[in-house]
Amino acid sequence: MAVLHTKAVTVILSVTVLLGLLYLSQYYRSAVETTTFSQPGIDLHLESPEHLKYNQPSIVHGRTDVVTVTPWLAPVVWEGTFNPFLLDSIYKRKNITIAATVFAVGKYIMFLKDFLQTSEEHFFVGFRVDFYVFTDRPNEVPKVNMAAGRMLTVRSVPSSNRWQEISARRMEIIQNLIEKKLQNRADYIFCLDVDSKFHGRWGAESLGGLVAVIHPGYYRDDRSRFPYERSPASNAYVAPGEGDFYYCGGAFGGLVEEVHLLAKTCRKNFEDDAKRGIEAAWQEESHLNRYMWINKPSKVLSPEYLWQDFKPKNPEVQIIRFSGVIKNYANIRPN
Ligand SMILES: CC(=O)N[C@H]1[C@@H](OP(=O)(O)OP(=O)(O)OC[C@H]2O[C@@H](n3ccc(=O)[nH]c3=O)[C@H](O)[C@@H]2O)O[C@H](CO)[C@H](O)[C@@H]1O
Ligand SMILES: [Mn+2]
Repeated sequence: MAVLHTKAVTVILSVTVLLGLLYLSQYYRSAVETTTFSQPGIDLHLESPEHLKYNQPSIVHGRTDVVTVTPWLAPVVWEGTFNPFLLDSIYKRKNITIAATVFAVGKYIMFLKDFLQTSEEHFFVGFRVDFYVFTDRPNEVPKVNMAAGRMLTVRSVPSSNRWQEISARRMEIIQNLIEKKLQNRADYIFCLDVDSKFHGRWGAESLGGLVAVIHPGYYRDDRSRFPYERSPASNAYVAPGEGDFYYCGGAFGGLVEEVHLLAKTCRKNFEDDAKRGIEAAWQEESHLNRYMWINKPSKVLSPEYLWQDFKPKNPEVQIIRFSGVIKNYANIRPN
């Protein structure tokens, strides 16, 4: 009887200890997960300096030629919908750091100088900005004078003989950058194509949880014409009659935490496809579009934020802020 009793006590004790350990490990894991990203809630509280003078806002006058809110009530950022001075005044107080990634692999290194130089003039001027340049030609990274508070880090990445691979691998590298370097070092991140230049302000109005840019090539089209991945076998599949907008692979961003989840998910889906011999129509852009359809962006940037130089300006586009340069694909791509 006493032996049985001792055994029962031992079993109960062991189970309790085990459950305790399990609880502690879960607690520790969630504690690690929730403390890895800096300034939680940074995006929610918008504190303005007292006595700031600016134009009175209106809810009856404003732009009528474009839609400025999505059906899930995310703002669509167009010129004339925001006050840059007010936004800067609010966001300057937050002491935020914005990271930006740009890839310049192989001959694409030739675009880096203009990209960086124009970013000094237009991209988050007056804010702390950390650029991360990924290249296989670190010696050819141009010297660009950067304002105080802005820095550039160069990281080596392998080349590839397929441009599709270079473009798509960005998700994996962005995921790793966030995990190994950016947690607690940056609040927001933008991931940008290098074959582009800034021509106008790109600032605090673009900040948000998950930020997508509407592709300039399709925004007036019916969604049946969007170049989504149309094969149900791919993880990037979007069925006809589904999807919201067609977003750019060449510019996206948001809170570091949100972009981490996006990059991790797109990378996994891309790699799962690859294992089955599938490559989505527009590589990581297709996976990004699928992701953004399910995980709605909390801020949507109009095509002002990624135009294409070869495209004539449409009347609703009052300013071009960032635009892809005209390039000769045969000359610069490895395949
Ligand atoms: C404006 C826009 O949304 N562009 C997207 C579009 O075509 P794009 O024609 O704009 O793609 P792209 O040739 O510019 O390649 C995307 C980016 O990958 C990098 N790169 C590419 C090739 C190379 O040899 N070296 C190199 O560094 C570079 O940063 C470049 O900007 O579709 C691609 C899908 O694959 C990407 O989603 C692009 O972001
Ligand atoms: Mn591009």
